[in-house]
Amino acid sequence: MAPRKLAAGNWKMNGNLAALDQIDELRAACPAPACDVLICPPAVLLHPMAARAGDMIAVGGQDCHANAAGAHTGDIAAAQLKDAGATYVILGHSERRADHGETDAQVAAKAAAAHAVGLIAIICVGETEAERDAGSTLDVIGTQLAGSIPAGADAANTVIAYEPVWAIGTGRTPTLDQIAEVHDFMRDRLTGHMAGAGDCSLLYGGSVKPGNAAEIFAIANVDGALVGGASLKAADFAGIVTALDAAN
Ligand SMILES: O=C[C@H](O)COP(=O)(O)O
Repeated sequence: MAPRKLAAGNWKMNGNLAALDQIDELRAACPAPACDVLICPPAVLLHPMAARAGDMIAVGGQDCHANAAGAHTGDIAAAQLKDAGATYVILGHSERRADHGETDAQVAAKAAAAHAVGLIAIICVGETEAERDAGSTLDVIGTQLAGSIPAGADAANTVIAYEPVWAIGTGRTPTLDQIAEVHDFMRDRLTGHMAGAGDCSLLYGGSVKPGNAAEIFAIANVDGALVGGASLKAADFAGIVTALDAAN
């Protein structure tokens, strides 16, 4: 087994029922992608999107609760995501870490809950600009990986996304060497944290566009992307899917 190539779109808190037309456009633009294609819409759109997406496009949640069920107003259980048609869930996105104070331990507990119902957890890590400027990027990533990956994680049930916080939605990206350094480090660090670490998909996220996707996908140990803004337009996301299909 080799790492699966994955183009993952995160719609964040964007979109409505009318926006599901983008799914039809994406299917038309990429009728037979070789890579896996995933869209993670707001939770209210999961079920209708799954019904529209067919077999070519997987759908996923953007968060789940660590508990299986119960009195947690406003939260969503992993089993409910699965029931709505999800096969993946994004966990520990920096926006959730910042907006909701999520810790590495909470991310690990959520990932364990996702695994328990058969969802693939996309666990996000990434440094702030201040941390990069301080030269502590790899320390931060190492700490987040060690704390956010639960026991039982393996290459089949877990994807890791490296998203520098300062590159998200800013149009700024790290240099190709900086991305390579972090991805090589993550591949190395995963050994010991999960079974089959060499086969775990490692995504880069942060201002990925059709224009820079090919050079990012050419980097060793970059197995795909977690895409925010460019996933909202089918034509842009299709360009990224096409670039991933063309990558070695
Ligand atoms: O989850 C996606 C990332 O936060 C990247 O967002 P962006 O592509 O808009 O920079």
